[in-house]
Amino acid sequence: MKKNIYVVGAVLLNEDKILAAKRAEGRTLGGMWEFPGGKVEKGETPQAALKRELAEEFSDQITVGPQAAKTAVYEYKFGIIHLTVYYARLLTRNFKLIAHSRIRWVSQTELTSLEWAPADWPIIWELEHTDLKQVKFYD
Ligand SMILES: Nc1nc2c([nH]c(=O)n2[C@H]2C[C@H](O)[C@@H](COP(=O)(O)OP(=O)(O)OP(=O)(O)O)O2)c(=O)[nH]1
Repeated sequence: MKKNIYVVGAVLLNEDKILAAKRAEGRTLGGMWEFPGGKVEKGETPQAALKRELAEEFSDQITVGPQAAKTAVYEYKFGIIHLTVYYARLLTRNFKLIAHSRIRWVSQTELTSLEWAPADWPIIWELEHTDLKQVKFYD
């Protein structure tokens, strides 16, 4: 049986743009675009996991908002990924990349032109049709 892997990703917003991050070559799914984030650790809330991952990956602090799309489930050779993404805003902008080769702010219409990790596609299609102006942050 393949293992279930629970992953959180940040849909970072800057006005009407979304941040895409390119996984560094040599990593699992190297060269593909994703939402920054990673695996949820035991005993951690998704929000805490997201804040920890952004601090580790970018050296940045974020505010986490509501879930941005339905959880996507995708079976890779190495396991079954359950990917849940949350809207988030950057409180700092250090972008000290360690796990990514580059980042890009993309408009909703540009989203589908990137080569996203396979698990991300249902989320991308949902985000493409979401009114980002309606997204509310409560803290
Ligand atoms: N952060 C993130 N991970 C994603 C996305 N889409 C997707 O398939 N993944 C996969 C890639 C990884 O297998 C896993 C996230 O784990 P991780 O980012 O902590 O990866 P990692 O480098 O620790 O993984 P590994 O190389 O040790 O296997 O989820 C996404 O949009 N964001």
